Amino acid sequence: MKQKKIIVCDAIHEKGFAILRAEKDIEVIDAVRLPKDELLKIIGESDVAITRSSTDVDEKFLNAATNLKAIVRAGVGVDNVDQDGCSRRGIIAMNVPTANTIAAVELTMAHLLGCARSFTNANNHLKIDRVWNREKWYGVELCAKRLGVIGFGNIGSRVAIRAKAFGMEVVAYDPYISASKVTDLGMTYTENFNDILSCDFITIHTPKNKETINIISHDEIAKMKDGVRLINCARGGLYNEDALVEGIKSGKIAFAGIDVFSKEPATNHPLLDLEHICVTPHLGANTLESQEKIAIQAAENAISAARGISYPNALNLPIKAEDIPAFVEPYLELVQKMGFLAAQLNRSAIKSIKLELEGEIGGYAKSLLTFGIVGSLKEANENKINYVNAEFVAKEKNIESKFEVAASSSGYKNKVTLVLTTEKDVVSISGTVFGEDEQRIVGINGFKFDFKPKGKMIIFKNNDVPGVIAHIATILAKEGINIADFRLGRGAHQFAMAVILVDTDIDKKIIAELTKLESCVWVEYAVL
Ligand SMILES: NC(=O)C1=CN([C@@H]2O[C@H](COP(=O)(O)OP(=O)(O)OC[C@H]3O[C@@H](n4cnc5c(N)ncnc54)[C@H](O)[C@@H]3O)[C@@H](O)[C@H]2O)C=CC1
Ligand SMILES: O=C(O)C(=O)COP(=O)(O)O
Repeated sequence: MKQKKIIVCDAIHEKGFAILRAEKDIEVIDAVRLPKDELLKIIGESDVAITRSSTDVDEKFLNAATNLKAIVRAGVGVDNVDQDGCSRRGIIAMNVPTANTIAAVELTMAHLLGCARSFTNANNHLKIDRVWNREKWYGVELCAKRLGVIGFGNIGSRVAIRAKAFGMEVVAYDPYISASKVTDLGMTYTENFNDILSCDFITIHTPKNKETINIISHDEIAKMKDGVRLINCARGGLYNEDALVEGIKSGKIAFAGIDVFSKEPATNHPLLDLEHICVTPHLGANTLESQEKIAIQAAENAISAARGISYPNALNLPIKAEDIPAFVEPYLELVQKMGFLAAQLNRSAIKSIKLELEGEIGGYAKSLLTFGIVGSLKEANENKINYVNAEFVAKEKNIESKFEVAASSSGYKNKVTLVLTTEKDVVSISGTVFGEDEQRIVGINGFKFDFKPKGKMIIFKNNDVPGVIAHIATILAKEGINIADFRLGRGAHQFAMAVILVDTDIDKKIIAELTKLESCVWVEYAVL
C-alpha cells in the first residue's frame, strides 16, 4: 500500500507524533520548526496537514499544497483557514473543537482576576524593580460586579458559570443561542449590545469573522463605564486594537487582559508599551492536558482522513451544517465507516450502494448516502473521492446509489443498514448510535453484534461447530497477535461470525492460515 504523508506544521504534544509514527501506512513529516517559506516548498507532497494558529492556510499555502486531501486544525478557531479555498480544491477542513475548552476558560479566569487585582504588575514591581509598594496595587473585587459575556458557546458559557461562583452577575449576548441556555443558569440574556457595554468587566468568546471583527471599537468603548475592564482570550481584532490602546491610555479602560493579537507573534505591539494591561502570548490552549488531548484527537483524525475513513468535525461539507442536527452527526461518520468496512469485506467491482434507514434518521437519508458512498468507494478510488464529488463519481462508475426509509422495527431508536452489492457478493452492515455519540456496529450480514467501528479487525464466518474459537486463538497466539476483543454473532442456521479486534497489523499469511481452518466459510481483515 502506498504510504500516506501527514505533515505536522505546528508544535503538537509528543503523544500526537507517537500515534502518527505507530502507523505503518503513514509517513510523518515534522515541519514544526521549518520557516513558513520552507514549509511551502514541501507541503506539495502531503496528503493531510495538521496545523495550529501559527500556520495560515491561505491562498499561498493551498496553491502549494497540490496533493492535500484534508487539513486538521489542532484547535478551535479556523479564522486563519481559507475554507472556501479548501472547498474549491476539494480539501476537507476539520478542527478539534472542544479539547481546549477548559484551558481557554481557565486562562480567561486568570485574566479576569488579573484585571481585577493587577497582580502581574505587582509581581513585576516587586521582582524586577524590587519595590515593596502595597498601596499602588489596590484592586477591585469580582463579587457583585457585572460581567458581560459576548459569545455564549463552549468557552463563554463556562467562563460565565465560574464567574457566577465568584458572585458576579452575568449578562450574556449571543444572538445564535436560545435565551434559556443563559436564563436556566440564573444569568441575564440580552439582545441589546448596550447592556454588555454597561458592564464592569467584559469578555469575548466568539469566532473571528466579518460580523465580530471590531465588535468593540472607539464608539463602543466611549459608551462603557469609566474604569471598565476588558478581557480578550478569543482572537486579536475582535476588540479594535487602536481603540484599546486609546482607551487604556486615557484611563477609560482601567485594565485589560489580552491573550491574542491581530498579528502574531506580537512582540512589538503598542499594547505592550502600556502599564494597565496583562498580556500573554496566545496561551489559551496551552495546558498540558489540553495539548495532549488535542494532539491525540488531531493525530487520530488526520490518520482517518489520510486513509479516507472519516473526516471528524469537517467544516466545509457540501451539506449545510445548520441543516444537520447534532444527533445526526455521529451517524454521518458511522455510515462512512460502515461503507468502508463493507468494501473491505466485499472486495470487487461495486454495483450498488443502498441505505436502509429506520427511525428519525431517515429524514437525513440523502446526506447519509453521500457519506456512505464516500466510505464505500474509498478503497477502490484511493483518496480521490470526497463529499463534493461522491455522487458524481458513483454515477460515472455506473454504481446505483439509493435509500429506503422504514418505520423502526428492530428495537433501535435509529438504525442504518448499508448494503453493498458487488460483482462477487452482497454485504450488509448495520449500525446505530447510543447516547450522544457512541457509534456501534450492530450487525453484519444478519449476524448481531455490538462493537465500536474502530481499529484492526478480523471478520471470520464459520460453521457453528465446537472448537472454532480455540483454533483461531491458537493461530493468532502462534504469530504473537494479541486479541483486544472478541465478539461472536450467531445466526439462525448453522453459521456463526466472529469479529476479532487485534492490536497489531495482520499479515496476509495469517489470513491464509485462518482460511484453511475446516470450519472457515470466509475470513477478511479490515481496518477502520
Ligand atoms: N486563546 C486561545 O488559545 C483560544 C481561543 N479560542 C477562540 O475562542 C473562540 C470561541 O471558542 P468556543 O467557545 O469553543 O466556540 P463556540 O463555537 O462553542 O462558541 C462561539 C459562540 O460565539 C457565538 N457567536 C457567534 N457570532 C456571534 C456574534 N456576532 N455575537 C455574539 N456571539 C456570537 C456563537 O453563537 C457561539 O455560541 C474560538 O472561535 C477561538 O477563536 C478558542 C480556544 C483557545
Ligand atoms: O483553538 C484555538 O482557537 C486557539 O486559539 C488555540 O490556538 P493554538 O492551537 O494554541 O495556536
